[in-house]
Amino acid sequence: SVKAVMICGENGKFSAGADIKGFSSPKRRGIALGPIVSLIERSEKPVVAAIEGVALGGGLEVALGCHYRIAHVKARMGLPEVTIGLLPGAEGTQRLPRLVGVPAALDMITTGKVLCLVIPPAWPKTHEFLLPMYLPDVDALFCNSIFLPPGQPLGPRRLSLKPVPKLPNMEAFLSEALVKVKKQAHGCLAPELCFQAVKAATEQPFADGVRREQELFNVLLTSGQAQALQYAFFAERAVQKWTTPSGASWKISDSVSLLSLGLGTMGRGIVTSLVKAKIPVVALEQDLEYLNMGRKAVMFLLEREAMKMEQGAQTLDFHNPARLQFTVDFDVLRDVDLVIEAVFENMALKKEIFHKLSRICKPGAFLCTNTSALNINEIASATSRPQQVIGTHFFSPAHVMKLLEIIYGHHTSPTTIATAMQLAKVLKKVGVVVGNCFGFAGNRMMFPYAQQAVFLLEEGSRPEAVDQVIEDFGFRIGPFRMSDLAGLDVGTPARQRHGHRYSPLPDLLCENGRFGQKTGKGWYQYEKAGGRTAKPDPWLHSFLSQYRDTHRIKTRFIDQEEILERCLFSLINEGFDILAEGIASGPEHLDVIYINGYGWPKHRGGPMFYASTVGLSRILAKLQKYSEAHPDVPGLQPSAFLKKLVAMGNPPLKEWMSYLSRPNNKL
Ligand SMILES: CCCCCCCC/C=C\C=C\CC(=O)SCCNC(=O)CCNC(=O)[C@H](O)C(C)(C)COP(=O)(O)OP(=O)(O)OC[C@H]1O[C@@H](n2cnc3c(N)ncnc32)[C@H](O)[C@@H]1OP(=O)(O)O
Repeated sequence: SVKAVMICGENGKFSAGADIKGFSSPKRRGIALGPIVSLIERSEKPVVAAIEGVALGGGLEVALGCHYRIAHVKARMGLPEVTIGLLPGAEGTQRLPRLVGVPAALDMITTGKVLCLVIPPAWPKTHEFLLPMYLPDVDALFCNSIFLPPGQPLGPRRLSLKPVPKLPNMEAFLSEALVKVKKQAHGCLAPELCFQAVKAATEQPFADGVRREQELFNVLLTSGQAQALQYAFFAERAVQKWTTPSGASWKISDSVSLLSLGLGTMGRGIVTSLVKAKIPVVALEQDLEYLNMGRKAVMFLLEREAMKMEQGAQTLDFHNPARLQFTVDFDVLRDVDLVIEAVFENMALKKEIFHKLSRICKPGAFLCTNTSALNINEIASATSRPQQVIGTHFFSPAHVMKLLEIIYGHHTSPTTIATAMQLAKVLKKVGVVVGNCFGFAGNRMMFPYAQQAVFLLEEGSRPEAVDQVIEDFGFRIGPFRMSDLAGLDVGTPARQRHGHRYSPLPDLLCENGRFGQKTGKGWYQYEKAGGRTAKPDPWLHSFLSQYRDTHRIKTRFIDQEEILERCLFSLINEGFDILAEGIASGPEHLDVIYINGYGWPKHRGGPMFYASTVGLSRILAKLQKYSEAHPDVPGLQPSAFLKKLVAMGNPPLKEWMSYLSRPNNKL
């Protein structure tokens, strides 16, 4: 008597797919979703997927097995398996190309992008996938009347029986697509295997394509990359839940007003991200000329952001003074709830400003400083409310980069920390709370890495060799290309002395007018000042040879292994010190910082996760070897905490913090 079956989700969501935690569970072994999807598709009774909220991964694959799909206008659909190191292994790589064509399917499956419905006015209301409707109206009656005209055979509704739509130039299209996929993957395996699975759909009958999909899925399921990406997925969510022992909280509501002080590069990005998050913001500058320059730049950024968004300009509403206001009048400070200061990295200037803020702002207002290294306690000491002062380290470009490093000082209150965490959340950033020290967590780990990169040049390597090794590892950009991009005159940590080995190379390059991309020359040469295409520079190579001769440094060949280990292991080593000092609450925090702020390849899980996969004993042995060869480089001397963990038998990462004798945070 059943006429039709409808599959829907609960609580406004169709399905987020498989339980990612369950992939490694022994209980899951042998359970496959593909045959169930096939079974649904073979049903003699029509099956309708009623999609609301999200339909992701295995959830969407179930929908693809149904004979009809209807979706709420606000539904979001995607096959994000690639982002957790997998491919859609429930026949999705074979059904989706049959439904939406190869180019669209490849794009969805190899990037994992989640699509919102875009309904072109000209599309017929009953088009596959794109039927806007109000879900509570979906009932048996609706299914019967809309989808099931009497006598309609189900055969044509079964995607597995459809051919993959042909392209006139399929072969050429696929080879171009593969080049693009590989270029964007930066060494991550899943996008390429996703590609191979979709390619199989274009070459083989459905059943053979499914077998190929399974083979490729099994390769990924057991890969270290999938484990790293799944670790990163949960680590990102866990660090954002970090709370102070008191569990304080604070809400940023629509009525809260924020002020951003300083409209340089960072201030412009910060204002843009506040407007994007629809938080009312006042942008304050010290003088009219800077204000006008800043306003122009912010408006340009916002116009660009709005163009990227559907109905962007109307939604952002940035011409509305209630949403965004520019001023040089410090009196506006009296009414704001939270200030983000983003002036130059200069302690005297910051202290002067914080003294002023403390005098003018209302007693409850929170004072945030955007700094990448300066001492939060010292800045707070210029105010009469150090408990409301906190560091908010944005990453450039601030309206794009996902990380917000949140730094508490001696006196910062739990409510202030909770407020900064809430700020990160409304800005759709990943907020990670760390303690106060020079460079905080992220930059402090970067110092030894950058230092090693320069020392390697002194000893015989070249910028392009070092960059290549780091980029092959999966970073988007190596240390020298990065230095040229940022400018050699911008805070290069390798120049600290403290009686230890020090390389003057970056300074010498600056003395030669080589500031990086902006001057068309740095560690590389560029086509022009401001150019972006880095080319190895013979001038630099002969400069390095002369430098080695002058300082009687014997040039030697440095292999890829040494380059990688000295750069990365010194960074990881610093991470262990940071954990031991209670600057970060756990290794996951450092990993999330590195993935979201420093371009660490996500498929390697972050530096501390990577260390756990390499093996702590190996890292220790290598650091011992390199520090014996370079006793004047403190960054290579193994951290006491690393030694302790090795002595304890190399425990798993989630147990590391239990081996610390002191509390793991300073609150
Ligand atoms: C009818 C379907 C049957 C499926 C049967 C499966 C049998 C196995 C066979 C097939 C295998 C299929 C492959 C897959 O499906 S792989 C999974 C693909 N899905 C995803 O990758 C989705 C990942 N999740 C997200 O993108 C987001 O979490 C989202 C669902 C969009 C929700 O975002 P948001 O609202 O911002 O909330 P959070 O991200 O903070 O998530 C809230 C909590 O939910 C946890 N979560 C989310 N998704 C999963 C998941 N797929 N598995 C396990 N846990 C998940 C997340 O960790 C948060 O948890 P907590 O609050 O504890 O931090």
